[in-house]
Amino acid sequence: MLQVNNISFQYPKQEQTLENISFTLNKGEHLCIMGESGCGKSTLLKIIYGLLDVNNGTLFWNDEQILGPAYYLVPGMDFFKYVAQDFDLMPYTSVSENIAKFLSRFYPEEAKKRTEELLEVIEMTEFADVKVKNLSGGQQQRVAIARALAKEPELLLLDEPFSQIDNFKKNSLRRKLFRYLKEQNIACIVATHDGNDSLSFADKMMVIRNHTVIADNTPSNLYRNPKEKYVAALFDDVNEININGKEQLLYPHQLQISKEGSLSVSVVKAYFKGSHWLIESLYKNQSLFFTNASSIEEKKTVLLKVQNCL
Ligand SMILES: Nc1ncnc2c1ncn2[C@@H]1O[C@H](COP(=O)(O)OP(=O)(O)OP(=O)(O)O)[C@@H](O)[C@H]1O
Repeated sequence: MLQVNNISFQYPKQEQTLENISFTLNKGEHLCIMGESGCGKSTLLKIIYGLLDVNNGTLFWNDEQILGPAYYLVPGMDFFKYVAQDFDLMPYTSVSENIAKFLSRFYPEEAKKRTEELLEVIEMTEFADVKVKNLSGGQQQRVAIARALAKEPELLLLDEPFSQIDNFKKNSLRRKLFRYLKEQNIACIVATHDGNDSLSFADKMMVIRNHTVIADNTPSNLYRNPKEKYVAALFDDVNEININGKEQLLYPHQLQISKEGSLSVSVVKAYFKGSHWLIESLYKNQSLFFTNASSIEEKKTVLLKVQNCL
């Protein structure tokens, strides 16, 4: 189990980056860390991996304390793997060799089988013999993930793991990778901007703002009951409107056209989203977004009703 106890961290000559962060993570559990750019997600991953020394607090993996470069000549915990935003691959060797580098040379048959299994997880079997320098950014990102998995870490730390991967591949890769981690009981912490990384796959989610954790729950609870706009906005567009004197956070699909609606809005623009249209409208000089099955002409006035359909 990972235990993070009240840690604080500050880069030299910078303002506080992280303050009083505490959480636990069990074996095989999957946590998403979310928050705006610069809030400290990558810094937290680096601290957990042992690349930075905290100013206060302690971290443990089971009974072993996680310590940084002030204590270890070669920082980084052996039983963790960390995939940073720069992938640090060997450009002039093949995809297979990059993955197999961390596997034992004494058992070549096993290493070959394991490399093939991981190539399958990242959907790169046909690129096995291609030199890494000839791969796209997204392909290199996938190789970096496979390489981190080669030696079956107990905890995998992923920093924006799908940032360079196109939507077409992203969804199937997410499903394969997170299923594999669950099957192997490998704990995982993902730093991400993308609500889709957490909603369908994470057991827990932690939101960082202004150096500290402002929300910590399951992704579905945070989605259904966001305490502030910052949290809801990690998942989708969100409207903040005053209805009957009460401020409410509503996702666009919670507002629907209805003759009995009490919110009279004027349509500004319709955006095609494939399965539906996202309609931008004006309500008392405030932008309101709602969804509709079809497009609506600009300047048309319609009535909206709040649907409790989360
Ligand atoms: N090596 C460093 N030296 C000094 N300040 C740093 C260093 N690395 C990061 N910072 C600062 O610490 C803060 C947190 O950075 P960090 O990279 O952890 O954020 P992040 O949430 O991961 O951002 P992003 O989502 O853009 O990757 C930022 O203000 C950043 O400028």
